[in-house]
Amino acid sequence: MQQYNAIKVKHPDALLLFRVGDFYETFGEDAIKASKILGIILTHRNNGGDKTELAGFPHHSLNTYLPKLVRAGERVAICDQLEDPKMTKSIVKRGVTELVTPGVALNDDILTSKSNNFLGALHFGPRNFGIAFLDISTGEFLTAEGSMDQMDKLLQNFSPSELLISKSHKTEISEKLGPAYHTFFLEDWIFQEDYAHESLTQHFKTKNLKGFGIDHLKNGIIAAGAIFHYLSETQHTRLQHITKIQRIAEEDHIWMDRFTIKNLELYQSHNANAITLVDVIDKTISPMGGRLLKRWLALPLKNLEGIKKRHRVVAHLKASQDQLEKLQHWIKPMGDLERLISKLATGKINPREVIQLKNSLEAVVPIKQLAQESENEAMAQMGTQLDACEALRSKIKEVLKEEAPIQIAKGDVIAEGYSEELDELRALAFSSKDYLDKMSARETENTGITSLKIASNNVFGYYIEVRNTHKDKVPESWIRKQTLVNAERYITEELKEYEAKILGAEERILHLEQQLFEQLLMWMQEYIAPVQKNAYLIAQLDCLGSFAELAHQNQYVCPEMDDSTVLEIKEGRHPVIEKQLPLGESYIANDLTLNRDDQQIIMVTGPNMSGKSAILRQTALVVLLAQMGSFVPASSARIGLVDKIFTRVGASDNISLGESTFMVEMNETASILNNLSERSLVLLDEIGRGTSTYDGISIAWAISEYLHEHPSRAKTLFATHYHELNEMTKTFERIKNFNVSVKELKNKVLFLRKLVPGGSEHSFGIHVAQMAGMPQQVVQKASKILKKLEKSHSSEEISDKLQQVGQNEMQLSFFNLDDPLLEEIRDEILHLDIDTLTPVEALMKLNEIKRLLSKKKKASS
Ligand SMILES: Nc1ncnc2c1ncn2[C@@H]1O[C@H](COP(=O)(O)OP(=O)(O)OP(=O)(O)O)[C@@H](O)[C@H]1O
Repeated sequence: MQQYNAIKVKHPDALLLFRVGDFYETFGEDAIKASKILGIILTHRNNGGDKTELAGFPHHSLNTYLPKLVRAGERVAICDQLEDPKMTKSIVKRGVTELVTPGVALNDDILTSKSNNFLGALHFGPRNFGIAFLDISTGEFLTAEGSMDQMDKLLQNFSPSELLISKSHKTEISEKLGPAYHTFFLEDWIFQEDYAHESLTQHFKTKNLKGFGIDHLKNGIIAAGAIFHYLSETQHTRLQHITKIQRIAEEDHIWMDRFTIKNLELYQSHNANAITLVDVIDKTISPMGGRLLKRWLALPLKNLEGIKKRHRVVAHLKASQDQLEKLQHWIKPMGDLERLISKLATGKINPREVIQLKNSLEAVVPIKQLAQESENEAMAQMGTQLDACEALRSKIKEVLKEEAPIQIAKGDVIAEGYSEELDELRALAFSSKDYLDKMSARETENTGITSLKIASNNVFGYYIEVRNTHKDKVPESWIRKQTLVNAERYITEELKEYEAKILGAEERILHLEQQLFEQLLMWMQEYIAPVQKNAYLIAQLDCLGSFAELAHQNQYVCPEMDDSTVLEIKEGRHPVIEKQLPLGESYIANDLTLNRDDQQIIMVTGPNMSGKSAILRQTALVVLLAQMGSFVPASSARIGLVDKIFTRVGASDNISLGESTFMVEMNETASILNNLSERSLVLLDEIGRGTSTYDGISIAWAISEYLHEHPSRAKTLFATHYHELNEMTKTFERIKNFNVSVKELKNKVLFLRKLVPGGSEHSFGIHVAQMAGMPQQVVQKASKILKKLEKSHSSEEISDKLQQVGQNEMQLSFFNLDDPLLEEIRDEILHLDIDTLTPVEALMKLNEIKRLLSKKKKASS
């Protein structure tokens, strides 16, 4: 326990797995946690009078239990026995050999093949923030700098499994980010430029970081440095596969903030079982392709040529199905090239995986040929860049046996003919059967013992076994070793000598195989960079093939891209909803046009459940798919490059952050209005519904007016239940009304789901309540109240008022102006001539207004 305590003190934040003989044990608090997470039994033991909790599992089950602990967010320190217990008389030396944390994992059981596992670090700079992400299992290392909003968005995109932050920002970060990430706090001194710069240049063996284009990102470098520090703290020092650090060039990609990523349900949905966009569009067949597709979705392009280049490859592959099939045929069995090569770098690769790496590289040969011969220029270029790593493959073939086992200790790893010494030793070991057969025949003849058997076991080594019936025939020179019920076992001088020779050979074989395997791994290190490049090229081909497959299966078309600001979608569909409709129902496609000239803002009205949100989202998804390089679910689409997509959904629940839902809604909308650009696409879904009707209408109206008047003239879709907003089109020329049509039958509403010009009259909310099984009593009462309300407050009245305000542009709380006193005050102020007013006169005026107000107050009380 003394030894345990001394080690535990060094790793207070980690759950310590302490190797004791054949078990990994946990003690105290760790044991309580481990037993809960792993469902293993918690016991106690008396430790010098103190009761200590204890829970453990057999060492060979580490691969089963470790992932469970890490997935539960634990950092796990593995403490092993560092010497053979047989060789020491005192207590066995022990030490932590690896610290596995959620963000630093290489174990296949912890990782998900089609997702990256990023470790993130966030640095709070004096003016802005720096961020870095590393996936140690693939070697990808990225950094960026910017505002908290940008950091927030990147965190949402890369969703790191663990986030490093300096201790002094502990409270700040939980306020800013909420409980969404596993955070780990490092000492403040680690976040320093000099230290970071030195760690990075030392690792990359460069003088500075200019070559990576990140030299000017001081805060980003500090964050990256913190990641390197953490790696050494967690005993991860073999990092040759981290060959570069890349800047996340945000200006090259569509800007989507985290609300948009969430609202569009790109990779996550608020409902864990719901299908997301990535579930529908991901047809990749390799792990690295799957990971790249997610990256492309997070960072859609803004560069016209880049987008068109991807579209051209997709069109080519879609048109030549046989090429696509061949490509898929070769990529499929490839395995995870990127993670295999990382395992080589970190020293975790096993013989079977080296063979797998070789086989994967063999598949590069036909892919290279196919791509090179392609008529598509981009594909041909990728083909030229692919490196079939001829020398590497033939070396592996020469050194390893094709059926090499996973564990080197099992032997039979190195191929015959590679090492003369090994071949000789093997000959000796394998000839043993022959030799023993001969010896057995000879002894039978000499002694006349017919049931004589020569064999070996782990405890007694080689022996001759004689059944009791022949016991009296045993020569005197034989030495008895073991007595069984029906037989005796003996050893002879000759057998003893033979045993020494054989055992020596077997030990030597094992040692030699290990040595040769390690030499091979050393030799292979040079190929890390070329294999990584191959992995990236294959991932790209896989993604583009996936787009072609998607387009083929779902009738997607190639969008026409240009640098106009027009958006014209014909018969557009929602890629996810169309896949989820009940059998027999088909998705109703819709046309939609937005531009900056005459149709900048569309007010989409329509009853509940009619499909307003679907239209909004499908528009964003079509743009997003197009700009990530995919074809789109429509019959045709013309898309002028979009640089920002904003979506806001009214009164979305955000209770977990402890903010009022309406406050969140307003916050989110404010950030849109402050970041508009000419190429922005804005989708507002029932903004304003989180407050009283009058407040809501007023806010929705003011927001729409702002968008209309803003010089950016950002294209906007506004779904709303406030029919009053339909009046806006009279005053604002670029606002147009559309509604999602329904057909009213006797007692039923039929959803036609067609977007047609014009406003709509009713919401049919009560109808939806009825569909939902609300008691008849409630439905009838609601209908009565609705009729009354409609009589007393016609929506025209409200919109008339709104328009007046639009012209007057004086105050916001115009509804209170029904009060004659307030009207009087307003007129007084309007008639003031401030240019000629003296300060004393102004004060007197103010006093007069005050007097009027207090008179009113008295009267009302
Ligand atoms: N074009 C369409 N074709 C077929 N089904 C559709 C279509 N659009 C929407 N739907 C179906 O109707 C459901 C409701 O659509 P949606 O959420 O867009 O309605 P909404 O008008 O925004 O409703 P609410 O006003 O109540 O929020 C969707 O979940 C989908 O199943």
